[in-house]
Amino acid sequence: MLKVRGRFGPLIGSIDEGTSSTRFLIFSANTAEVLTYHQLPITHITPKEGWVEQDPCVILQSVIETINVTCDNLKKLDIDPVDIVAVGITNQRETTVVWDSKTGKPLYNALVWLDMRTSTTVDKILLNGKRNKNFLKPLCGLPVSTYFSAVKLRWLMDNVEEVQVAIKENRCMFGTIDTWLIWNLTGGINGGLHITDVTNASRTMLMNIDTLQWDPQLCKVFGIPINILPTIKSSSEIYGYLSESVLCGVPISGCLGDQQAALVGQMCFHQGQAKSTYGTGCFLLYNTGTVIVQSSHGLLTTIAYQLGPNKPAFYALEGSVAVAGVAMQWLHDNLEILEHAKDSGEIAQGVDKVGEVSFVPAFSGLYAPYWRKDARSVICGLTEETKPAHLIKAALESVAFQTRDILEAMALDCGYPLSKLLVDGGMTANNYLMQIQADYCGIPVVRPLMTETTALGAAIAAGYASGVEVWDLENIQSVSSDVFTPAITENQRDMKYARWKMAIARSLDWADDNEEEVDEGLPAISKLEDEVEEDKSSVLNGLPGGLFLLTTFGVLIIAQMITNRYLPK
Ligand SMILES: Nc1ncnc2c1ncn2[C@@H]1O[C@H](COP(=O)(O)OP(=O)(O)O)[C@@H](O)[C@H]1O
Ligand SMILES: O=P(O)(O)OC[C@H](O)CO
Repeated sequence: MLKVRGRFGPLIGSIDEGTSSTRFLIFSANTAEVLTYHQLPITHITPKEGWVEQDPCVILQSVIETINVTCDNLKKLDIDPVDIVAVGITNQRETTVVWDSKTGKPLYNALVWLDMRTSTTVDKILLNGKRNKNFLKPLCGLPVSTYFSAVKLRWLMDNVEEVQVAIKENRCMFGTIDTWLIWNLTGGINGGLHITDVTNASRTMLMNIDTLQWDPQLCKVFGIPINILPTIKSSSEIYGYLSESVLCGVPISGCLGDQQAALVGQMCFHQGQAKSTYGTGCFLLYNTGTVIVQSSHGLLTTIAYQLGPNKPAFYALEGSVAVAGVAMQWLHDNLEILEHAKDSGEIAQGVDKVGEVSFVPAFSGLYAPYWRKDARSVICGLTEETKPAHLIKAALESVAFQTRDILEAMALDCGYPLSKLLVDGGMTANNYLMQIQADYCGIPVVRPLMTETTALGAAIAAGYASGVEVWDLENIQSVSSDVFTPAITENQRDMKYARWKMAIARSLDWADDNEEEVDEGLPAISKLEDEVEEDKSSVLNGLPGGLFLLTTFGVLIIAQMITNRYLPK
């Protein structure tokens, strides 16, 4: 075990690369408090409607800069950065990067998880509706959607000549943001590690959630060469050592997708515990222990964490909401009716009842539990009394209602409702949102005083692998919290939720997929349709259509039985 250093004990650094910003935070292992941090915003590049990109080099530079500035801040506090014994990484998931292993240069901008350009790729994989969108769920836990990395990678292979050539010449590397960062921070073209962790890998659609390995069957469906994929590691082990920034030589020993990191940071180590993180999007994860539970109500099955190479993987059911904080950004950037996101609560609180609207922010279609890429945003109930403040209020309400949608699905899958909701993330600073969340869901909302739980989760994983004794998981204590309790009647709650459901119904069937732009660029490397046709002879898909569906339903029913059998009532 590491001996206690300095007055704060060993320190752990945590890189938190979110969709909206990059942060580097320093935690004291003794107290789990944040000693200092630095944050830089990350720009979204939107070349076309529905396209969302980021520059991987900007992301990397922001990480290095936040590390360097944070270490300078530490020195100003009279703390020696030499006390940093380990670094953890947590990141926006699914966002897809391809780069050249010889030059280290990205072959294209990162395709951000919110990006919708792969709509036609999804249609091709689903044979224009002939396949059920859940046909790969038994293998990877995910529906076929624009959200996940495999379709984004497929689009890059079909449309970017540099990617095609690099694959042919065996110098193309694929990774999610964790992989891109670790490869660069551990040496890049001079021997950087090409790795990912199980939680990030479980968001690609290419990893088998049972074996925790890349699945040849899944790779075949998407036509993805397995040799461009990183090696899958656990979420907590010494992967390698930093060769960049002022922290050269410090081990990187923790890595988790940001939503899974928040689950760890909220200390949800037991089956039946759940948390919801409100950042750019909003993600509710429910720990199902070491049991794989397949949802029958639109939730994902994902890896929650694996805290060591020889430790068991824990699983989670996840409800993913694409638009949460990004709606605030839209009100600010596009409509120019909200100066600062932090003002939204106060504005909503003071709004007149007359002129109220419902707003479904389906900018990227709707994710869980609907999975409708044809949905688009709607504002319902506009009158001449409606003012900008009504829309700001409705945007906050949409986050609370989308979370209720997830809780409803979760209760159906698990057989019982959650008794409280643990929350974290940038948006939870908004007391108004937290109160309406409690009101609209009818359960207490519990917000830790230290809301940097995502970064804390990565720090816990890193400290655990580096032998920081005080972060032995058995000893870890939950942090103190604020609690928001429901303050409206059940009748009021149900009436409001019924309105929301009416608005949801109006948002569906809007984008006509046939009218969507066909992918531009170069012809496909290989014809996906042929591969999928050929694929029908495989173990998973070699059944006649009806039998295939029956098999899928059979698996779901068995999963439901397992759920009922193993999850606590
Ligand atoms: N007080 C607030 N009220 C409403 N939204 C907020 C507030 N503070 C931050 N946000 C929103 O939360 C998001 C940032 O949260 P954060 O957890 O840092 O996101 P990410 O991890 O996705 O980068 C932004 O979209 C911002 O608009
Ligand atoms: O940037 P966040 O915190 O909204 O997280 C993004 C998710 O990881 C996308 O799956």
